[in-house]
Amino acid sequence: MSEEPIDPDSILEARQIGRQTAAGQWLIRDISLAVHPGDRIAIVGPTGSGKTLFLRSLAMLDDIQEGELLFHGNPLKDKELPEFRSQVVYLQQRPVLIEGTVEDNLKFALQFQVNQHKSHDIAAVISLLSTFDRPESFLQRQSSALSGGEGQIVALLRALSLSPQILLLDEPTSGLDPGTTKQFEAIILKWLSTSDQSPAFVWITHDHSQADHVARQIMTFPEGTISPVQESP
Ligand SMILES: Nc1ncnc2c1ncn2[C@@H]1O[C@H](COP(=O)(O)OP(=O)(O)OP(=O)(O)O)[C@@H](O)[C@H]1O
Repeated sequence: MSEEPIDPDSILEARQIGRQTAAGQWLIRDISLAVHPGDRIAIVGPTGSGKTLFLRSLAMLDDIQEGELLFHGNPLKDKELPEFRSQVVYLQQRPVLIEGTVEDNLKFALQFQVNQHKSHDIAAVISLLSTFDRPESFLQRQSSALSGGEGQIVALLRALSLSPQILLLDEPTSGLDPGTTKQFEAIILKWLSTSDQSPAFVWITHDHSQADHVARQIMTFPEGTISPVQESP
């Protein structure tokens, strides 16, 4: 276990995380990150350097073989997992939408008990649609009729409808054209500036200019070193 003091201000703290194969080979090791309210962290690094493995560990989607994860300073108990999942939301590269309309998708997660107190936030999410240049009638479009880019944006809005404290993004714009990529970035930046709970994101990207544009800190793999983004003059 790490001898570093626990960061009392972090929402989520990964301490010396290690992941290995079934044969015992280390894929990532000794990677640490503390995510605080308002943090904007980009993860960059070569293909195969372990970025996704680490992000999935942060999301508690996979077991870790070394290290620990703390949520508000404490290890997570099994019974706290539903609350964790509503506060720390992972958006995968190609998310799956449910059958039905865009609005059905936006409301989908809110039906679960752990999220029921969040229902009022749907209005805020719908207002983000304007950033996407779509009229309100877009809410009635069938998910099966959406383009790949539209589907990705709906998946983002669905994630935001949970008002997460932390959004974990795994190369969310890798399949999008430049225009839709800009809209995706604008939605996230607007969400950060309009939310009253100081949310944070951790965003894997291969695009260094995107990292500089959206983030304030850059984590570079495979070492997992963290540096501030230089403010442009
Ligand atoms: N379950 C697993 N068993 C064995 N090896 C794995 C497993 N999962 C991932 N790997 C390997 O671990 C390495 C890191 O994978 P990871 O997907 O985290 O890379 P990445 O940095 O996200 O790459 P990319 O930028 O291409 O998405 C890769 O070599 C991958 O093949």
